[in-house]
Amino acid sequence: MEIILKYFGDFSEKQLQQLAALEPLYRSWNEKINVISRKDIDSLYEKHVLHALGIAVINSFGAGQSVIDIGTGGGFPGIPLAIFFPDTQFHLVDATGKKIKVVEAVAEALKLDNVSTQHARVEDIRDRKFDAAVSRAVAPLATLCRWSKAVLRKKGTLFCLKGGDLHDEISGSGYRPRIYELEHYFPEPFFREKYLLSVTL
Ligand SMILES: C[S@@+](CC[C@H](N)C(=O)[O-])C[C@H]1O[C@@H](n2cnc3c(N)ncnc32)[C@H](O)[C@@H]1O
Repeated sequence: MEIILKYFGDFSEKQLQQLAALEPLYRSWNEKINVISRKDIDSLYEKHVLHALGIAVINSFGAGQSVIDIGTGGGFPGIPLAIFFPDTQFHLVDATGKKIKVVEAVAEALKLDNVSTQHARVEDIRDRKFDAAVSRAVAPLATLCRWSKAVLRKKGTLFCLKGGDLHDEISGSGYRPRIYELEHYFPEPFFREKYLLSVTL
C-alpha cells in the first residue's frame, strides 16, 4: 500500500485502515469468486487501487454528490473512490450477481456506509439519476456515453479508465472527451498507455 501513500496523503486513520484491509479481503474473496486476475492480486494496490484513484487526481467529487460505477466487477474503481471520498455516495452496479456479492461483502467489511450496490444491467436502471459516472474496462466509449446519459443528471460527467490505442474508439464515438495520460501522474510502467477520459453529457 506504500504506492498509494507515495501519491496521496491526508488520509484519516479510518481510511488508512480501510486501504490496508483491501488486500486481505480481496485475497480471501478471490479464492472463492474470481474478481481479480490471479497474476494481478500481488499488485492490487498499483494495478487496481492506484489506477482507480487516477480519477481522484483529475476530479474531486463533492460532499453529497452521487456517483454510479458502471460495471464495477469486484468494485473498481468504485471501492477505492468510496474510501477516498467518504462524503460522496457511490452506487456500484454490475450485471453479474456473484461479483456484486463480493462488492457487498467488501463494502460491509470496510464499513463503507457511502456505498450501495445493485445487480443489474445499467441500461435497465430507469428510476435513479446520478451526478457522475465512473467505469473501467466495460464497454466502448460510445456505449458508455449512451448508458451514462440515461442515468446522469443534466451536465453530469462520465469518467472512464481505458488503455491502449483509443484513436478509432474516440473518433467513432461522436464525442470529444478530455484525455488525461495517467503516466504523467504515475510514472510506473503499468500506467503507460493508460488514460482517463472525461465527457460532460
Ligand atoms: C472486464 S470487467 C471490469 C470490472 C471492473 N470495472 C474492473 O475494472 O475491475 C467488466 C464488467 O462489466 C460488467 N458489465 C458488462 N456489461 C454491463 C452492463 N450492461 N451493465 C452492468 N454491468 C456490465 C461485467 O459483468 C463485468 O463485471
